[in-house]
Amino acid sequence: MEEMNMKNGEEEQENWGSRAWTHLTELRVQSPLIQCITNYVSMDLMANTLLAAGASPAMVHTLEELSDFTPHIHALCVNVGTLSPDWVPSMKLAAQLASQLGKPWVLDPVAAGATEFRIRVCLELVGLKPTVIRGNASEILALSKASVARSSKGVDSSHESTDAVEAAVSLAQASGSIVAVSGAVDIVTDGNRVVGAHNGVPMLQKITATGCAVTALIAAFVAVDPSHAFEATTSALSLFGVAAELGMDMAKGPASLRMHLIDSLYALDQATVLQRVNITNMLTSPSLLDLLGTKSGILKGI
Ligand SMILES: Nc1ncnc2c1ncn2[C@@H]1O[C@H](COP(=O)(O)OP(=O)(O)O)[C@@H](O)[C@H]1O
Ligand SMILES: Cc1ncsc1CCOP(=O)(O)O
Ligand SMILES: [Mg+2]
Repeated sequence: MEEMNMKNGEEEQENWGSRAWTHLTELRVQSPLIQCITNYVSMDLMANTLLAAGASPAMVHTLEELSDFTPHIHALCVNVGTLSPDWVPSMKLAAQLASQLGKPWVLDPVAAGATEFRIRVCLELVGLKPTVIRGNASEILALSKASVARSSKGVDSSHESTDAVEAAVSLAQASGSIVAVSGAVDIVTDGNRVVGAHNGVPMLQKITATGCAVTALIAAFVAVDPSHAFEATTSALSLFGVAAELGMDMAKGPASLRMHLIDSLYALDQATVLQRVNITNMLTSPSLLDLLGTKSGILKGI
């Protein structure tokens, strides 16, 4: 029995690895156009991450340009990191246009629980049905409770991703979005399935905007496989982590990791991807899913 479980585990790893490689290959071939409405801190790293992976980034956020520009994109990334009221109409219109045009869009609810204004705007954006929501554990907990957090550390998390599994499942069930919680283990759920991507290095937390960058990468992966957003999200998180692991072998600290991360993402090859992707099922028990399901009324208002 134990042997059979091990064999199933190995096969599962192989499947995730080859799926991630297929996603990356498609991304390099298709080079999808990714519109990013994002914070000032993240613009450079986000654009360079997308370019290194093979996508084509465009930081276009002015309301006046959206009706011309958004119809041509392959996916949209909305990030509230340096939020101000004058950006909100653009975020909402771009999300609405993307949805109407059948294009995936991804929300990064940066520091969602830090202020009343942020949580309100984030919940309104969740109401516009993002394909994927990716946040750190504190952000996903705040969104799922729909309230500001007493122990907010701003853009950084004060929780482990594993503390937010139930919140993520709840949020996914209430919103209809795929929900990803980043951390030492990146958790991805569609409200029924829960998987964990175990790649990455702790020093990613010492580089600003790595969370923002991986959210944009998710948008690019979902752009090339929109009918499998759960799998594409998991591939993106895992491969960003693999690139960080490779980069860490050459880095002396956060600044050189940033550089080697981008180089490693650009150079990823099939053998490395198949060998390094580490994704496992987090929840396989139907009764546990049922239990989580009964608590999913928290976000009914969305
Ligand atoms: N302890 C850790 N070990 C490995 N990778 C991590 C760790 N913490 C965060 N990461 C990775 O860093 C990236 C950014 O995640 P995170 O720091 O949670 O987001 P944010 O910057 O939005 O708070 C993700 O790719 C995540 O997998
Ligand atoms: C420091 C900072 N302040 C506002 S947005 C931002 C960047 C946050 O990036 P990340 O969420 O990826 O750490
Ligand atoms: Mg973040």
